[in-house]
Amino acid sequence: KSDDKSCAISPKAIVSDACASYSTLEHLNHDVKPALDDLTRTTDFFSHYRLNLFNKRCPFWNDENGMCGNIACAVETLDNEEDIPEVWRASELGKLEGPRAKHPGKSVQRQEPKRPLQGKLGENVGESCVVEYDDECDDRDYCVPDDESAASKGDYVSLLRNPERFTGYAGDGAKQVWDAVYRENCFQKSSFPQSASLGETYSVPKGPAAQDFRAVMQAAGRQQVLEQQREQNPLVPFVAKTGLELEDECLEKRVFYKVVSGMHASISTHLCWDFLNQTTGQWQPNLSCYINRLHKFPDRISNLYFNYALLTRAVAKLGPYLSSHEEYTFCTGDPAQDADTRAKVLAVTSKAANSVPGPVFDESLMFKNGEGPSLKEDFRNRFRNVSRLMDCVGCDKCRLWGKLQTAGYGTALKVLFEFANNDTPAATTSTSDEIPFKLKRTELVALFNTYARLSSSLEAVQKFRAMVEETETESKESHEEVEAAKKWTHHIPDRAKKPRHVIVSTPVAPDNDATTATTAAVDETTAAGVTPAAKVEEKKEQQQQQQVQVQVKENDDDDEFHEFQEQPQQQQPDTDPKFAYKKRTIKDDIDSEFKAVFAAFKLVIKSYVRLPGLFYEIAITELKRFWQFYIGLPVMPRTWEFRRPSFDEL
Ligand SMILES: Cc1cc2nc3c(=O)[nH]c(=O)nc-3n(C[C@H](O)[C@H](O)[C@H](O)COP(=O)(O)OP(=O)(O)OC[C@H]3O[C@@H](n4cnc5c(N)ncnc54)[C@H](O)[C@@H]3O)c2cc1C
Repeated sequence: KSDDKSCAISPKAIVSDACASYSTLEHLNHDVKPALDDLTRTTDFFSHYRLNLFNKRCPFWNDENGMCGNIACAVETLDNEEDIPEVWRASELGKLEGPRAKHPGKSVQRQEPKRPLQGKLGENVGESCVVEYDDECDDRDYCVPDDESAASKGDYVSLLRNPERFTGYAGDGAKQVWDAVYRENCFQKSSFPQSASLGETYSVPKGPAAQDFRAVMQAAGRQQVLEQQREQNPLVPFVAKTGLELEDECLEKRVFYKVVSGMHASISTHLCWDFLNQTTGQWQPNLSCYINRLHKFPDRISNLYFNYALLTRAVAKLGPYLSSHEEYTFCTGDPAQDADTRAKVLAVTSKAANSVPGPVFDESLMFKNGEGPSLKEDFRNRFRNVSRLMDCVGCDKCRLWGKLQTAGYGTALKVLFEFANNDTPAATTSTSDEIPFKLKRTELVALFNTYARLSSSLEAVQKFRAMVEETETESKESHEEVEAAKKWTHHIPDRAKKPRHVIVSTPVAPDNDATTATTAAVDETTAAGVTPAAKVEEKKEQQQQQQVQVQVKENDDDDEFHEFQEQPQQQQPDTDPKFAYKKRTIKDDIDSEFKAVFAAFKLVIKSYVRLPGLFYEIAITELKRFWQFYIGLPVMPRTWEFRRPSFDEL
């Protein structure tokens, strides 16, 4: 369980394993985002993606139960999908929208070289920017080529028409995929010989579960220590460690985990930000979704920022390669679009490279030990498995973005770890051999769109954080108001504690003059041992009490209760300064006592009569609140509370 303090992100803290602070990355994002949005939203090249979405089977298990049509994965927010309009059901929300075009076969390519897709994506789409013929891949790839096993080369889809957002895909199907993704993080210990020499003994072999449990406990311990340190010094970075780290963790393993957890965090951010309220049919941010999936887990947010740093570095590194006409052509059949796309790409790469001084991620620290190549291979194979797992996602739209993003991270890792770390086009050769540096169109589209996803996640997280702060301030204020109201409600006016029968030493003549009345009042309070100043304070308090009581929306019974409390005092001439001259008789006492008993009797009877209605109202309110909580809406505050009357006042 994380408390409020663990939710705080210290802007100056360095994002773990990156080389920049949260605020630096936010600043950078502020600079890059407009150019990135422009690139991914206004160019045909970057707004269409080719992938094999429908002809691949999940290679790891029978995924029939994970499909969106299945009730277990479709329904997260409602017991019965029949209760919501068809267009808002998970099965519908997960479907792809907009035009689709099949990859053209060889004969169509020959017959229609200028319009290989024959206008299927829309008349205005520059097909020479979208179609890609070269789809071979090499063993430096971190993700599987999309036509690895299938005969079909896939479909072209519009990313703009299929935004990543809430689809309702959840349940066992989704959980199984995420579990399998995180299981890929169990690297062989032999992959990390340098880690093994850190002093860890392996005489007792431990199963993965035991290791994970130990890791979680240790991470929790470290987290606690850092939290304590942060209380003294807010600049101590908040923990970006994960629950699955082993004691002998190494940078590479941490990076692997961060990449998948950061991708998961980004998906969660988008589905919470672009959330469908299935009661009203409105798309809107869902704050409690964000709080429960991200805000309570700063490590997930940290991993999101880490991914942003990693992709920024990869995109910045690509600038020289993409600026060169010899190296890369975006739209083969359309020089004007080609130039426009290149200009927009370079706007992004140059901002990513120059918006902040120094690199935000240092890839040169990775895969440097003696076992480098085998470690890298293990890393690459595991990442390929993550990318294969995306075929097990049982919702088309989620699968589209899952595949695109794993391909995007795969491309980033390839750019960072497979190509020379030298920012000149001439250096665009592989580090390990002399194979020329070449990126496929799908890789580039995936990379820049994944970067754009992270960019909008960062922005959404900032907005969500501001919303959390606002609600925290509001709830703090309303808590203070309620506390104040309670204080005033339970505060018994001194008048009730004071003797009822004020002994007035000198009878004062009846006079309606205010001054005389005030004098009498002063006399009364003095006689009761209360100073005039205290009396004024008391009056003020009573006024404030009345105001606060109005604010906390007291119900009729309360009013009656106060009426009951105040009646005898108002009507007792001996406590009213105007009647202070009058001597009380036994009859006065009997009258006032009788009135008090009668008022109490009336209150009790009325309360009994109102009881069923009151229970009904409370039940309705609670049902409403539960419903709001269940479907993920902000829960309205309670309008009722238990309050014991102050019997002293009776
Ligand atoms: C590849 C993929 C893409 C998806 N795309 C979409 C989409 O576009 N729209 C949509 O509405 N739904 C999408 N989903 C479903 C969505 O991610 C959730 O699985 C679903 O909303 C159910 O959420 P949950 O609260 O059960 O937890 P999940 O998000 O399913 O998480 C499962 C478990 O993983 C752990 N976990 C959660 N987040 C992190 C993290 N960042 N780092 C480490 N551990 C974490 C937690 O222990 C959690 O209980 C997608 C699922 C997958 C597998």
